[in-house]
Amino acid sequence: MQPRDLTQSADTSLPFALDYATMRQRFLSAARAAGAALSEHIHPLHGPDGKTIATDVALIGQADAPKLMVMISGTHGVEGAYGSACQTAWLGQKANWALPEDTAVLMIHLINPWGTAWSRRVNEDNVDLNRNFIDWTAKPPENPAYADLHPALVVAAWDGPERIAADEALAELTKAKGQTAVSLIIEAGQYAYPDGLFYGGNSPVWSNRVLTSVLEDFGQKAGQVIVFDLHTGAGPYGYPALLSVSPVDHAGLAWGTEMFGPAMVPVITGAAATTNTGIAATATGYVSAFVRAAMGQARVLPLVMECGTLSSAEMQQRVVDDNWLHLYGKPESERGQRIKTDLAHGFIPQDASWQQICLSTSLRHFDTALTALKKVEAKPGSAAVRAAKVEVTPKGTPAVEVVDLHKSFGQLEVLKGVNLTAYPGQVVSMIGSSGSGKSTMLRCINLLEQPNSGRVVIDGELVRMKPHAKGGTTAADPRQIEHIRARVGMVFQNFNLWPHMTVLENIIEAPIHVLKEARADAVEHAHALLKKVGLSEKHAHYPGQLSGGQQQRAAIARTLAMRPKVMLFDEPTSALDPELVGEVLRVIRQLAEEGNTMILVTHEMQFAREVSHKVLFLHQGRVEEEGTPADLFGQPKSERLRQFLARTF
Ligand SMILES: Nc1ncnc2c1ncn2[C@@H]1O[C@H](COP(=O)(O)OP(=O)(O)OP(=O)(O)O)[C@@H](O)[C@H]1O
Repeated sequence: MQPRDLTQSADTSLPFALDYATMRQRFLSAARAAGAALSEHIHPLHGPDGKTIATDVALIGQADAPKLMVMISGTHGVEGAYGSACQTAWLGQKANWALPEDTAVLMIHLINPWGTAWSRRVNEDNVDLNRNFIDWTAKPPENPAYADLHPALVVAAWDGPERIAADEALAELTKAKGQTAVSLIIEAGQYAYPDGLFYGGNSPVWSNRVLTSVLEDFGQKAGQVIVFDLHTGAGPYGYPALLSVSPVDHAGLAWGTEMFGPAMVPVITGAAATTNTGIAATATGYVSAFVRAAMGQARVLPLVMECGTLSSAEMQQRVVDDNWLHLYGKPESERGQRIKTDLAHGFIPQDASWQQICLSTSLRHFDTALTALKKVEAKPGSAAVRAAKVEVTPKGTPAVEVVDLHKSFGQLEVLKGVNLTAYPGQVVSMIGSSGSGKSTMLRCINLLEQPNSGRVVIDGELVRMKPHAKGGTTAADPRQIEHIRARVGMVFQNFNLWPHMTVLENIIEAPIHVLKEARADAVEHAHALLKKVGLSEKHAHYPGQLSGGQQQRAAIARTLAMRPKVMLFDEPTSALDPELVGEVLRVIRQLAEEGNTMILVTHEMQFAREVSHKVLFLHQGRVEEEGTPADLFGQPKSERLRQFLARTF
């Protein structure tokens, strides 16, 4: 298929409408005909015609269905015509209206309605929504290479000497680095130039907040989720690609491969990652990463449909011109109109065969996904327990059970009868002032400290204790301690890596010597874990050659190498410089999403609130208050907890 003249005016006989009002009207009537439950999120600003704009949400099926397929359109505003047409066409197929009781489809129509209505790739704040879903509790990522490009990309003059100089500077940089490298730098996103390209913003934008609230409303009950984010403008013309974008390997990816085979291309993003798919593997803040985090209770397969149009250099030019128009030009002028049309037709070619192939390929992928989703057997326990995250009472054998634990150091009674239960897949956080006994509690679970009395049960196995000659207790059977320690992984504040061993050697040491794994297997597993924590390239480094954040991620990989039943984290970020905290929290969040059982001692309150199923507030060696994050942080009962939260938040 050859690109047609994309600058001709919109053709109304084509399947994709280009104006916001038509897209919305078609979508709403298809959704009503399909019997969908509709809700709308009105945007605070108007469209160019002065009319209301909104993100519409349509649900077919039950809101609490254990299986959910989600389709999101218009992340990059101007591309919304494609996703909207796909959603409308899917709703128009009567065969889709009757879903099995355990399956639902959620359509999020034009998540960036301002960008769609005003034909801009960005939102009302010049923010690229697909760079805005970063962890805003951490410092935004830096993209220093963008600083060199910015003055050549954002120029007040359309022509004349200033523009010529900027164009020459850009040509020089492109010659020196190559077009691909320049595109990658730009598309990686940046958080420092609000008037620049691929700007990720400085906080969650309106569309981010809407998507968050929609997934809070509809995405918390499902255990099996497939999400399509529908894009155009990257990759080869007329070859709609199916990608799964993620910063880490995860269970959803294997599920996607099972479903689509080689038709689905996984893209693992990271600082130095590359891909030949046309999308930026170095970017952060993708919707795909967010949907997994937002529905951490579920196995989530995030999918991106990417319908290529023009070359990346041509698309870049059209985006640069549109940015100029927005900042310095007159949209109603002839030049302004041409820039707008070029941008719109760059993202939505006015070419019937391009539109048809994008639509039919997408509908086919929706069918494949829905068929696979319907087939999934909800395994008793897995989805149910994990989907429960907070509200359902977990069942089965607890991974950890601590009953009436007492511990003294000399005269100092540090734990005064503490209880804790963590079920498989649960994240339990312990918060409290310094000295309240949190670390001691963890150390007793891992048997690094011998409790004076009480019971510790790991995965149903009672740790046998006997009275110590000097008082207190000691382990009755040292072999049992070794066996239990192998099942309870601990991540320490100060990483505790062996300084004389490389990262890889640190990771394989215990699996080889304690678990008796074959070296080749241990090495293979170690590489997979290093990939998971984003340290593939550091395997041969010594700890002293790594930053604190990297050392802690290596320490997490080392703990995971033992395939622990439960992981204990003892203030894993408190020895880190603030800018390194985020990278470690992201890894821990990922582990939480993957259903690892974890007990976490942390001073990162916002993080504890987000990832935990249960939170314990310790005060002077007792559990003063215990409950869901919503209860503990939202409605603290005890005055001490209220004061503690007031001091720490
Ligand atoms: N090995 C030890 N010998 C003597 N006292 C100890 C020992 N370990 C801990 N303590 C004391 O026990 C009390 C509780 O310490 P712990 O480290 O469990 O508290 P924490 O809640 O984790 O505090 P932080 O948040 O500061 O780490 C403190 O008063 C501490 O000094």
